[in-house]
Amino acid sequence: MARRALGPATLAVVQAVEAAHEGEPVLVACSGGADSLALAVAVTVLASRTGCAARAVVVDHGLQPGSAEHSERVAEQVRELGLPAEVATVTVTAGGQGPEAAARDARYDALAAAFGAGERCYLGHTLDDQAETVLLGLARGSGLRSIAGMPAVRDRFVRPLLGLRRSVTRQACREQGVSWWDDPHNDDDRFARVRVRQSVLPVLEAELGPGVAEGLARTADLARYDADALDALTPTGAPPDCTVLAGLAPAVRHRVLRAWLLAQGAHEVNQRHVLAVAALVTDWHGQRWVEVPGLRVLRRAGVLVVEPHRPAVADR
Ligand SMILES: Nc1ncnc2c1ncn2[C@@H]1O[C@H](COP(=O)(O)OP(=O)(O)OP(=O)(O)O)[C@@H](O)[C@H]1O
Repeated sequence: MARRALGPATLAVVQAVEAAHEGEPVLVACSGGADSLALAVAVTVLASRTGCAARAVVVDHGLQPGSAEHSERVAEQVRELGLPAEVATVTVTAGGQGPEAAARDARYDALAAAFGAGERCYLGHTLDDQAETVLLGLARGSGLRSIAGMPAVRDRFVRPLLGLRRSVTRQACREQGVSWWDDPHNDDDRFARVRVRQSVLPVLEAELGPGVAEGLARTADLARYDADALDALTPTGAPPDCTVLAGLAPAVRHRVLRAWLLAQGAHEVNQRHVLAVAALVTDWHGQRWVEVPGLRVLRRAGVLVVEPHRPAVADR
């Protein structure tokens, strides 16, 4: 497609992509939404300016009728922008997790399987996605790591647009005459994220003034620094001795207990489980046991021990 002159929003997206690029070949993960299409536009500009190799992949989760045709249309749209594009079809198998999480896992597996030599995969998450993630993590009460949101780089995955508002990617698409697809899930208010996007964040911005989303995104960065530091301070393989555990700072004790519970075979450990087990250490008054999925945790002679635990059918 003959490229239009770059308007201010497109330029902002191009600058963000150029700042993230380290000279590597780029694989754009494109859903057909405004964010990843604006990303694809910016990567074509990057490729023409630097000569780096670039291509795109569209993942077909196969969850809706017509998803194959939809994915092929998105791939064709990306080709028209000037990037080679292919569709990767995945089979989503829901395990113990919900369908959204299963689709996300299958998508990241497919993207990782698509990597060519030296490639990094660029994802279109924006500052708005980050702000929503922080609010959801805060409300869940699941600790610093969930407030820490998404890192800009993890392994070979890169999120160049984390510093840009979603309104900028939409404006960039308009500037370039690119029409995007709005995933109906993004308007389905049965999802907490959609309610945060449509109701909570706009109210916060109206009541607290501009800069709320940016503040939430900055909170994610600061929380991530702290969470990384605390993880690094956490001893591994610490004994479940209650005197030793009681001597640790709570933030470190909780991390030790979480890692220990997982090593003992717990199926899932959330902060409520960790706090209940921590009470066996710091608030001991002869409790019988604490149940964590797959385990019972007991305190015996000042030491934590586990027993395998499958709830009776009536308890499930
Ligand atoms: N089906 C898919 N195929 C390829 N990449 C995807 C797909 N779904 C999501 N992604 C990648 O993950 C990012 C975030 O996903 P999310 O579900 O928040 O996006 P979206 O709202 O569907 O689309 P967009 O972020 O492009 O507006 C996307 O920007 C894109 O890079």
